[in-house]
Amino acid sequence: MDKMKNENPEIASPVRTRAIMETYGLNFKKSLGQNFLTDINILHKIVAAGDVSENDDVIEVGPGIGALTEQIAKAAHQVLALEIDEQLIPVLAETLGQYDNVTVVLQDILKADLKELIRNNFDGKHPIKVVANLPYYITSPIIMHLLDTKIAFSAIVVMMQKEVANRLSAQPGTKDYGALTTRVQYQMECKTAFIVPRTVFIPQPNVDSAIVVLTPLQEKHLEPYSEEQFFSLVKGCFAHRRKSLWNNLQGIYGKNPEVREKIQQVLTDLKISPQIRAERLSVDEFISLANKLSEAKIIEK
Ligand SMILES: C[S@@+](CC[C@H](N)C(=O)[O-])C[C@H]1O[C@@H](n2cnc3c(N)ncnc32)[C@H](O)[C@@H]1O
Repeated sequence: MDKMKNENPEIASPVRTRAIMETYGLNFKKSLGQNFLTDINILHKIVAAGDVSENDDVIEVGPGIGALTEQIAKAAHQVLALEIDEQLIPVLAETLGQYDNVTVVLQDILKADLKELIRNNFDGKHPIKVVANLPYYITSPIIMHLLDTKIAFSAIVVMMQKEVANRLSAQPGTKDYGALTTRVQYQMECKTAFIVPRTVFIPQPNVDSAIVVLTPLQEKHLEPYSEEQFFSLVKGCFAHRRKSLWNNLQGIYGKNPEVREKIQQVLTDLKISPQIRAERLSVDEFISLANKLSEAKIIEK
């Protein structure tokens, strides 16, 4: 039975969002980050920010009741939407029933084998993009999960809390630049496209949001000998943000005089002052530092 026949065909509006939830007897689940977008103009802007066209296959994380999915479906070739909340599956079957290019799967994104899902749902002939209004409580883990797959996404267009967006797109030497920035910018170019006010969501969150667009690197970075060691060096160097690089390095590698001397030599060779803070180092400088520390056998190759 079509419970929502004769309604506004666009899912996104405050009235329709409430009506859909009421019809199905559902509450917005705070624990799953369910803040649904209700502004059609913002949805159009998200799809435009991703330059989504009929040439693209798109993965959406967390379709909710399908407001963003609908706009992606109108623009893209195929859409695969992963939703963790099983109560939303019958809702999506109805709200998106008219779009034959959409597949919804009940799936926790953090446990998803994306390569397998892509093989089973896409034809392999179209570039793949990720477009999503992310659940705030797991924004960073989701981005890490996407990057860890090493799938060559042609764009990742994601909405997140404005403060996290600032960290992702920060430049070296700024207060927002940190381990997360370095980790993400190591793999992708990162730009904040636009800010989204909290007023366009139901229920309204306590923070404003921003759309971040990640695209493949224009220029490749240096290659770390070991990604794991590079990431853990970065993490260690930002462990105490207000301390100098030198102090943080001692925190990681200890105060053994021989080791200290070797680290000092590595920093001199790289023309990096030990007194600066880690936030001044570019991604390539961190990679050089990790590689030199490895050559000096401070970290294992
Ligand atoms: C911020 S809402 C976005 C809903 C919809 N896309 C919109 O823009 O209105 C986040 C969605 O992600 C879903 N979600 C939360 N955790 C998830 C996970 N681990 N895997 C997949 N979906 C998840 C929530 O149930 C919710 O539908």
